[in-house]
Amino acid sequence: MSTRDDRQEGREALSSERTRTLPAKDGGKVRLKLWVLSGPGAGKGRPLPVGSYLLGKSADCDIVLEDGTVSRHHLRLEVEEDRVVATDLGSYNGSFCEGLRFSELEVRPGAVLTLGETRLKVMPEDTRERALLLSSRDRFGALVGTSRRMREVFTFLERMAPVDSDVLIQGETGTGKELCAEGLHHGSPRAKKPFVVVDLAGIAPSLIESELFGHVKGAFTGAQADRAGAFERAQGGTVFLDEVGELPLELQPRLLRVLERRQVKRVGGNDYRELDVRVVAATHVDLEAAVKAEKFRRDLFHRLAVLRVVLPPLRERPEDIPMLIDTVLERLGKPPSSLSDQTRALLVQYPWPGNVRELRNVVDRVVNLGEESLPDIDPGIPGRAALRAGGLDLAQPFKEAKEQLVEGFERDYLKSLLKRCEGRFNRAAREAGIDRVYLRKLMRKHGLELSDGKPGADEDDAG
Ligand SMILES: Nc1ncnc2c1ncn2[C@@H]1O[C@H](COP(=O)(O)OP(=O)(O)OP(=O)(O)O)[C@@H](O)[C@H]1O
Repeated sequence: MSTRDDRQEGREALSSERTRTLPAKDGGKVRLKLWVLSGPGAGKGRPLPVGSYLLGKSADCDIVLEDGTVSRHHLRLEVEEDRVVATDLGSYNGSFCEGLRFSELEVRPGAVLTLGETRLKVMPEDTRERALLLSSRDRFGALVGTSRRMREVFTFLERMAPVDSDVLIQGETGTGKELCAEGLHHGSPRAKKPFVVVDLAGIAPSLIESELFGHVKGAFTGAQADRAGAFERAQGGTVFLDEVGELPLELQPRLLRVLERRQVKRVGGNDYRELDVRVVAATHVDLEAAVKAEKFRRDLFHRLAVLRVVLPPLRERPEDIPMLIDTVLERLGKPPSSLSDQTRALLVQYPWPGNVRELRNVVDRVVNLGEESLPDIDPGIPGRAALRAGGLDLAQPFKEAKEQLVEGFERDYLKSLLKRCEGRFNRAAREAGIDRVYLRKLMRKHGLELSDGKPGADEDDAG
């Protein structure tokens, strides 16, 4: 997109892809900006002061859209103090707003206009939208979300994917960090090469080194053959280091070396092998705090966090819940009607400490076991189980009745969880979407132990 009058100013604004905060004009009128959301020139923006603008492919337009599907003189935008009017100039492919073709239209701020393959958005400059172009999409890879918070994240991710820099993804457990890493890989030129996941919380600390860097035969007891580590296996592709905060301090310099020199030496080996990998790391802990507490090296943190994205917890974006429920149902092969409106309403109100993973598990459970199995998910909002109260002594005081119900649910849930995860503690915590400390506490409360008698034994997950 280029302009006739202010081409120079426009070039500066467009190349930086940033906008300055401009003071509101006299009289408090809102300044507008035009953004290109998709099509050639996507991501570019330019100020839209009061005036008349001719948009089209022709070089004599005020705003030139270099899009073969746009007519030479496609649309006129009349920007007045208090309104914007768009008029289609008899274009070949037509002008559309929110899916409807128009010949003349008053454009409300935030509306998306589609001209050929180009989608344009008129927005006030002095909202947060000016600082960050919100993605018009409600998904990135397998991540979905309609909330403003997630669309901001999608904007970052869309820009990060094709860039080869390493990325750090932060977010509570179950917020979709792994899906995010997968999306970055699939959106990158490395998409056809391997995507190798290393879950550092799920591997016994003594095995992490060999898992990451590989080993040579005889390097340690049990090393019966040479083995490539995750970095070598991902050659040409992406390595996803999940829970990178769990990397033991003594191994951190080795990871730093890999990141800086793109070379790896197998445990017990002598030669360095050249690597061509992108590293995406994730953590649910506050790594800055870990740096302050000297549990995580500052230099490694800065090296990992070349690009950083934070996934917001689900409780801060409840508007995403309906779409997430539908996505989970679709992935389970169930129709949207599998959940009643009443159940959906309950699910939208719950704060979801285990985030999307917990939501997925509850939907899965309700769909397979019936709505009666809906746990009492909020003290203020009795679930179906509480309403049904099967087997409960309803003559008890409310508090006791509720405790009895919750305890029964916890016990059943833990038993089924541990069975499903074959007693693997870390996996169980991840599947349940709860913190390991909390899981350990719950297991103790219910006298449940892993097969080796030690709730929390990490070795079980090493394989
Ligand atoms: N925005 C989303 N859209 C669709 N599914 C999602 C989204 N976020 C998470 N999920 C689903 O929730 C589950 C957990 O996601 P994921 O494993 O990516 O989370 P995580 O942040 O990596 O968790 P952890 O920190 O425990 O490893 C998965 O089943 C995933 O498909």
